[in-house]
Amino acid sequence: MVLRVKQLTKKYKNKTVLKDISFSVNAGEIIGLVGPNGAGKSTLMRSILALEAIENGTITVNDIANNQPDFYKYISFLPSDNYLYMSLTGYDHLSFVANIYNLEKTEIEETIDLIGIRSYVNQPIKSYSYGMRQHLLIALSILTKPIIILMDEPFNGLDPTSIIELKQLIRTLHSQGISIFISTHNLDILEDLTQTIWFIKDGELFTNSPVDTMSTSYEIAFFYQGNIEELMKDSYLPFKMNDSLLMTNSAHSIEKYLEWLIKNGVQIQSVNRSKRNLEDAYRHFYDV
Ligand SMILES: Nc1ncnc2c1ncn2[C@@H]1O[C@H](COP(=O)(O)OP(=O)(O)OP(=O)(O)O)[C@@H](O)[C@H]1O
Repeated sequence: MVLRVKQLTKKYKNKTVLKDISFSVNAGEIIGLVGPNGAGKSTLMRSILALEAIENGTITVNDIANNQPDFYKYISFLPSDNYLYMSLTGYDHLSFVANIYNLEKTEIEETIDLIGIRSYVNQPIKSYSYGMRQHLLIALSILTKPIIILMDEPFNGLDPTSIIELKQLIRTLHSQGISIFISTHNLDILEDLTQTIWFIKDGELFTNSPVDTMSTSYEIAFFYQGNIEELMKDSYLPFKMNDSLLMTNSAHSIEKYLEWLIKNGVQIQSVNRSKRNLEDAYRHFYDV
C-alpha cells in the first residue's frame, strides 16, 4: 500500500466538498480521477498534501502521516498552476529543490536525462514553451525519488506533441514502479494511460466505477463477403455493429470472438479496445 486515505472530510464553510472518502493506491498503479468542474478533484489532491485544512481524516504514504516531513519525500505533486520563476533557469529550480532535500549533483543530472530536458535546462523559464515547463515541473517532482506522484490536470494547455511526450513520460515513470494519481478532463488520454478510473460526484469517490467493465470491450475491423450479422448470431456471442465495426461485449473474452470469426473465414484487419466506453460511462454516471 503506497497511499492510504481514511475517512477524509473537507468543508468550505457550510459546503461539504469531500464526504468521508477512503481509498488506497497500490505500488505501480496509474489511477485516473474524473469528475466535472467543481467536483472536488483539486481539493482532494490538496487535502492529501495538507495544503488544505480538513475536518476529518488520516492520510499516509508508506505509513507516514502527512504532518511528518518524511511524507513529502515519498509523494510529490504536479499542480495545475505553474509556480516557476521566470528569470531563473530550469537548473536553478532543480538545485533549489536538491538543496532542500540534501541531494547530490548526480541526482540532478540523472533526472535531467530521464526527463530529457538537457538541451534547455540552462535557459531561463521565460524562454520555455508550456510543454517544456511541464517537463521541468515533472523533473522537479521526481527529483526526490517519490513513490507516488499526484498530477492535477497535467495535460491542460499542451499541444499534441507535448501530450504525446507527457504520456510517454508517465509510462516511463510507471515502468520504474512509481504510482501515479492523475486528474484530467481528457477522457481519451486517460483511457490510453490506464484502466483504473475513479469518478468523483457530490463529494463522494467511486472507486468501483461503472468503467470497470470497459477494458474488455473491443472494436474489430474486418473484411467478410457474407453477412456478418447472420454469422455472429450463430456464434451466440453478444455483439453490436458500429460504423461497420464489430463491437464485442465485455462479458466475453476477445479470443472467443476472434476464434469464431477466423474459423469462418473472416479476415481481421484490426482489433482495438473501444474508446467510447469511458465517455459512455461518464455520460451515464453524470447523466450528461
Ligand atoms: N478556497 C475555496 N473556498 C471556497 N470554496 C472552494 C475553494 N476551493 C474550491 N472550492 C469549492 O470546492 C468545490 C470543489 O472544487 P475543486 O477545485 O476541488 O473542483 P475540481 O473538481 O478540481 O474542479 P475543476 O475541474 O474545475 O478544476 C467547488 O464547489 C469549489 O467552488
